[in-house]
Amino acid sequence: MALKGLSKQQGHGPRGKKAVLLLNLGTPDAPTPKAVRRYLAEFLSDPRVVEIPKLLWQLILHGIVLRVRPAKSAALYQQIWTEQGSPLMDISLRQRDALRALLAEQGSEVRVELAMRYGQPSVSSVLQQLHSDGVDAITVLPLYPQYSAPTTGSAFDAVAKELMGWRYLPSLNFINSYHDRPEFISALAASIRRDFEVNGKPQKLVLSYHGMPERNLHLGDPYYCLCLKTSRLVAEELGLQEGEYMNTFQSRFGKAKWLGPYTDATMAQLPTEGVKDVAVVCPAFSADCLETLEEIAGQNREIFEHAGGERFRYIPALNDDPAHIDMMAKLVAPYL
Ligand SMILES: C=CC1=C(C)c2cc3[nH]c(cc4nc(cc5[nH]c(cc1n2)c(C)c5CCC(=O)O)C(CCC(=O)O)=C4C)c(C)c3C=C
Ligand SMILES: [Fe+2]
Ligand SMILES: [Fe+2]
Repeated sequence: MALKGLSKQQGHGPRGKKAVLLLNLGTPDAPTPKAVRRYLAEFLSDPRVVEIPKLLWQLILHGIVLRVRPAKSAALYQQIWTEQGSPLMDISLRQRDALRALLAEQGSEVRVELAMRYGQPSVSSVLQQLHSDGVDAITVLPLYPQYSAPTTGSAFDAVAKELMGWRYLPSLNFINSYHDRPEFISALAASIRRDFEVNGKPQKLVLSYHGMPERNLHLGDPYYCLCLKTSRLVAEELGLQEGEYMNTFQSRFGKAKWLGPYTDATMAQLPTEGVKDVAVVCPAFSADCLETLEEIAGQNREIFEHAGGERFRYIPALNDDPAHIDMMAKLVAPYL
């Protein structure tokens, strides 16, 4: 059997160049039902993302989900779309450019590329390009601070799936989590502190993480525990006492029980308990996206205010904050 995806160059063996591959989730090409459908079809067909028997899920996915959700999601994407396109893509490209510039400034000759797990630029196209350019040592940095199987695990699958057919394999490093790395915690704490300096300390800081079915936790996924650890370390660095902050989980999908407490239910509840001034930060997102800009800064703000909340502010993701880019450089430094 012929090996898959072999270009002529793949026979040439080592040529000593190194690369860093930043990986994120991906986003639709356009805020239209058609483009969102294409994106969701790829995303939601990933067995790491939806863990129910394949045949049953394919029936539900194609019979219901992909008929209804693309139009609804496209309307939400339209609310956050800018002249630069999807915020997740725009910010990811800026992160790549900033890391390139920083590593070059530090005297490193390493290549820095961006790939997306779903959609473009695909993991396989970027890996093939690196190979044909003579790169034979790759450090993969999935931009998910807390390891989870649906995100980090799936990013690894995409890399492994492409490399499976290669005759000559590059050296590989894979950074699986950075939820408790001091550089990550201090970048996050500094961005929260900046908000507190401008807007005052809120009654409560809500750390809202992307959710996951609770079942995954019981099956051994460490994500929930890693999220709580990030929060504890950030709270320690900010000197917050218990009661001054809390963890919630957002972006539920489907009818199963997900990790809780749910962010939206919490936003409806807090004002009834006398908490009328909150700041929300989303430490599972390395870049702002639909789930932060529309769901948190949009929907959850409305829920909070509707329930009697008076001050709501969303603290942006670390995006291309220099401390964030510096953290990335430190994470990959041992491998360059
Ligand atoms: C269906 C199950 C899902 C799991 C499990 C899940 C986990 C998970 N996701 C992120 C980060 C992001 N998710 C984003 C969007 C998004 N997520 C799901 C579903 C699951 N995510 C869907 C269906 C969507 C698409 C949007 C929609 O139709 O509602 C995004 C934003 C993408 C964008 O284009 O802006 C990010 C980022 C994490 C960290 C995570 C961890 C458990
Ligand atoms: Fe998600
Ligand atoms: Fe959402």
